Amino acid sequence: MKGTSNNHGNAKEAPDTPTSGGSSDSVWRLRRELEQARQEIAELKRTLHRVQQIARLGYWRLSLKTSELFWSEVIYDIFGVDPKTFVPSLTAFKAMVHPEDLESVEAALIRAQHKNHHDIVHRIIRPDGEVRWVHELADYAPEGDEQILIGTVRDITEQKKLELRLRQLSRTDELTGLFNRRYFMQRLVQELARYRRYGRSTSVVLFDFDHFKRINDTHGHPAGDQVLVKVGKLLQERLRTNDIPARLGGEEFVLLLPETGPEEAVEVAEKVRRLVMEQEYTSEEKHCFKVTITCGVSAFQDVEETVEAILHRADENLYQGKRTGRNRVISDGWDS
Ligand SMILES: Nc1nc2c(ncn2[C@@H]2O[C@H](COP(=O)(O)OP(=O)(O)OP(=O)(O)O)[C@@H](O)[C@H]2O)c(=O)[nH]1
Repeated sequence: MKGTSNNHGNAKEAPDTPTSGGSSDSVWRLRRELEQARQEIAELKRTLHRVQQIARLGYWRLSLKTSELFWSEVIYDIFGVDPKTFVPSLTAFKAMVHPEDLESVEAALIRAQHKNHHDIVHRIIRPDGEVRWVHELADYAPEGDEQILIGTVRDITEQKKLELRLRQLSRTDELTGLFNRRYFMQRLVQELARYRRYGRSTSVVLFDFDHFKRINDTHGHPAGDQVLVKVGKLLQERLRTNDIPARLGGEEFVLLLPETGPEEAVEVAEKVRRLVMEQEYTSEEKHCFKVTITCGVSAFQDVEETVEAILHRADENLYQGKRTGRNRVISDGWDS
């Protein structure tokens, strides 16, 4: 037989060099296949890693029995930790979950054992202090007596920021930055439901500028706009944080005051009326001028209350304030 010499054990021979002969051939073929398989795996790993980087998506494997946690490279990147020094574990992961989201993350992990599925959006705080949003999706996969969760984590921070921005825009009045009519109406409905259930006092202060047409005519429309902007700022700065100031449209504003009875609401309206009156406004020609407002106050009265009725009463009171001289606060029985 030609070429029967067997080079097995020859250290100088390249691993891919074919040798002749039955068993040598198959060994060589096996080696070649093994090498090809290694290359394919390496290629797949590179592709998987690249795809995960592009999608900002990592994968993980958690043993619920031992709390052992495996992270793919991208997760270290998302969490802002160094794979050389950071050791992933359930405890280390939980320490990075935003404290406000920890309870729901823990509940979701417990639920996953019953539902076989884990799906949660939450925030993490990276060691550099940056808050990021992640979406975790996992399946519960029992392996013998091991309880395993295999899942993915996707960085959705940019999407979440956009979502929050859109939500903010959809509820904000463009000129003043206050809440808009739509958001105010939504909150009024919610507060009414809360009032019906828990009987918590809630009031509404509706106000409108006095002779605003004259302000526009005298000082120009931009100066009128500046008044609205300045008053919007005053409301944002000087009201309590859970009060809800909104611009209903034009020069009509409203305050939704949770946990506030009618007498206290009149005090709030008085405070706003004084603040607006004491403020100086400047036209484009640098002329200083003052403005006043008239307020109509109403409060939730009974379980039969409706949003239309409370707004109607506030509007009636405001109208009465205009009729009786402006620059005043009128409420259902507590006038000033
Ligand atoms: N600059 C400015 N003016 C506005 C805006 N929205 C409404 N106005 C003006 O506000 C004025 C409101 O006029 P009226 O409804 O007659 O009320 P008023 O002049 O304030 O008089 P009273 O409410 O009776 O005291 C109109 O001239 C509107 O053009 C706005 O966004 N910017």
